[in-house]
Amino acid sequence: AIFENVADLQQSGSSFDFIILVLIRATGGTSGAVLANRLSENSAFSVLLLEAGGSYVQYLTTHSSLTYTLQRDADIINLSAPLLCILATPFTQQDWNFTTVPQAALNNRVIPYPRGFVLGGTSSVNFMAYTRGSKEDFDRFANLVNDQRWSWNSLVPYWKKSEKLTPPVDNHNTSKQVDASVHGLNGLNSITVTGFPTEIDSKVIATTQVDSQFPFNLDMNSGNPLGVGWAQMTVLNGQRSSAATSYLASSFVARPNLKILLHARVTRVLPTATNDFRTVQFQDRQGNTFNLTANKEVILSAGSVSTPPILMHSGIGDFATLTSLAITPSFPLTFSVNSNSNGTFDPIFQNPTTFTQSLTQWSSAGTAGTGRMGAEPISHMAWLRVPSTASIFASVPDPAAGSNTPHLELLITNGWVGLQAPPTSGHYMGVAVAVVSPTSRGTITISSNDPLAPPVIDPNFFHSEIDKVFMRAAVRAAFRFAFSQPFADYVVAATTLNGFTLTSTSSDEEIDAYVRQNCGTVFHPVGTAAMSPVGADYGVVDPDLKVKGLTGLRIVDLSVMPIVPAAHTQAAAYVIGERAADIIKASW
Ligand SMILES: Cc1cc2nc3c(=O)[nH]c(=O)nc-3n(C[C@H](O)[C@H](O)[C@H](O)COP(=O)(O)OP(=O)(O)OC[C@H]3O[C@@H](n4cnc5c(N)ncnc54)[C@H](O)[C@@H]3O)c2cc1C
Repeated sequence: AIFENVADLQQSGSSFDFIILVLIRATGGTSGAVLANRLSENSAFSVLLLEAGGSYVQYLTTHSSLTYTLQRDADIINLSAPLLCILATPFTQQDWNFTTVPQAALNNRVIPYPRGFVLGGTSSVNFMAYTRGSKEDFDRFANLVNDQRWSWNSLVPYWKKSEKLTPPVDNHNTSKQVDASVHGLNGLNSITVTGFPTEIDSKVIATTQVDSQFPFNLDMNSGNPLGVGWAQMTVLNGQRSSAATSYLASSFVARPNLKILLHARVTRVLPTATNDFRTVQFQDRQGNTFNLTANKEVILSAGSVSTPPILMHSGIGDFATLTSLAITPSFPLTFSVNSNSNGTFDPIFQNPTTFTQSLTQWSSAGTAGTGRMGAEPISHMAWLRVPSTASIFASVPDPAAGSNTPHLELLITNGWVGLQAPPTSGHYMGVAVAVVSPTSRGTITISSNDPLAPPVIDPNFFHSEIDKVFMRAAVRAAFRFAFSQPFADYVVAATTLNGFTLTSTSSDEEIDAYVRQNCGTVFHPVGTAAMSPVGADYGVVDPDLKVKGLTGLRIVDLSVMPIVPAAHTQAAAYVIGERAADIIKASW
C-alpha cells in the first residue's frame, strides 16, 4: 500500500509489530524501487519504502483514463508523455531543484542540477534513453572493486531480468533497429524504440552508410556501443516506463509485506547500537520527526547527490571529507533545418493548438500513446572515440575503459531541445554533444548541520585539460554529422546560443568560448559513496554494498559506482538494484 501520512501508516495496524520483526528500508528512487520490489517477493520480508516526494503513479491509478484536464495536471503529463520529458525539470514540483556552485570553467555560471523528487526518483523525470555502457566499463568496475560479481558478464542476466523489450506503439517491424537477442523479454521495465517515424530517420541511417566515422550499430546495448544506432527508451505503449510504473506497479504495491510512505524525508540514520545503524530518522510534510528501527537493515538509495549528505549528517565518515563526483559535461547544439510544416516537433511547442491536438491524440481512447507526444525527443545516438593518434594521448592516458568504449556522444533530436525556451518559429534538428569519459572530478558536501539544507554540488567541470580537448572533438563530430551528404538540402546552419555561434570551421578558442557560456551536464553523477575492495582503506561501501566499518546499513544507488560508465546511467541504476537484491536476499 502507498501512504501519504505517517498516521495512516501507523493505523494500518498490525504491520508495526510485524515490521519490527523483519524490516528492510530504502528510499524510493530508481534503484530503491527495484529493491523494494525484489525484496518483497519474499513474503517473509516486510519492506517499508520511504520517499521524500509524492507519487504520480498513484495519481495515474486514481485517474485511470488518460483524458487529462490540461491546466490542472500539466506537471503529471510532463512525467508521462515521452515528448514532454523536456518540461519535467528543472525547477518543477517533481524536482529537488538543486543547483551547482558557480563553475570557474563556465564563466562562473550556476547550473541547474535536477533530481527526481517523486516515487521512482530520477527515472520518473529523466529523458528515458536506455544505455547500459560498454562491456569494458563494467569489467573495469569489477576489477576496481576486485569482485567479478560486478563484471559485464555477471550483470547481463540482471539487465535481462530487469528489461522487457516491447514493440513500439505504432507496432512497426524493429528487426533493423534493435537486436532482440541482447535483451530481456520478460522483465518489468519496458524498453522500446521510437513509435513515431520522422523525416530525419532515413538521413541518419544514410549517414552511417556514407561516412565511416559514423558506422551503424544495430544495438548499442550489446557491450560494444560504438557507432550510430536507434535510441532505446524506457517507454511502454507511448508512455514513460519508470521504476515507479514498472517495479512499483499496482500489483506489486498490493503485496501485504510492502508499504510505501510518501512525503517522508530522511534526515539521518542513527546508531541502534555501537556502529550498528538500523534506525532511520525522517520528517513528514509538517516537519514532525519520526524514528523507525529496522530489524534487519537500512538501505540508503537516495541517489548520488543525496546519499552522501545523509551519511554526513549522520556522522558517518569525516564531516570535512568531500566525496568525489564524476560528471558528464554536455550541451545542446541545434541546427536550423528546411522542413515541411510538421516534419519536426517544434510546432508542438510553438503553437498551443498543435500542442493540444497532439496531446488529445495521445490521451484519447483508441489513439492512446500514439503521435508525437508518445515518442521521446531523442531518436538516435552516436558513440564515438577520439582517434588514438590524437596528440593529447602523448601526454595523457586514454581515460576510456578500453578500445571499444566511447569518449564522446551525440544525441540526435528531430526538433529543438535546448537550455532556452524554443524559438517561436522555425524548424530545428538537435545534435547535443557530451564527453562520456570525463576525468575531472567534483565534490558533494554539506555546508551546515541542517539536514534539510541543500547539498553543495561542485561538478568542477573541465578541471582536466583532456575534457576540453574531447569537447572540441565532440563539437567537430556534431558538425561533420549534421553537414554530412544525406543532410545536404536539409541542415542550414547552427543556431546562435547566448550570443555565440559555431560553424564547421570554428577554432579551438571559439569552441571553448561557446562551451564556457553554454555547457551544462547530462546529469549522470556517480561515485559519491564509491565501492572499493574488501579490506581497502578507501571507499565507502564494500562489494556487498555494506557501509565499511558499520553494520545494518547498505547503500544501493549510483553513488556506489567507482567510475562513470560511458553511457546514460539509468540502466546502471536498475542493474545495481537487481544485483543488490540478490546479494541482500542471499545474506538473509
Ligand atoms: C533531467 C535528467 C535527464 C536524464 N536523462 C537520462 C536518460 O535519458 N537516460 C538515463 O539513463 N539517465 C538519465 N538521467 C540520469 C538517471 O535518471 C539517473 O542516473 C538515475 O535515475 C539515478 O538513479 P538512483 O537510484 O541512483 O537515484 P534517484 O533515481 O535519483 O533516486 C533517489 C531517490 O531518493 C529520494 N530521496 C533523496 N533524498 C531523500 C531523503 N532525504 N529522504 C527520502 N527520499 C529521498 C529521491 O526523491 C529519489 O526518489 C537523467 C537525469 C536527469 C536529472
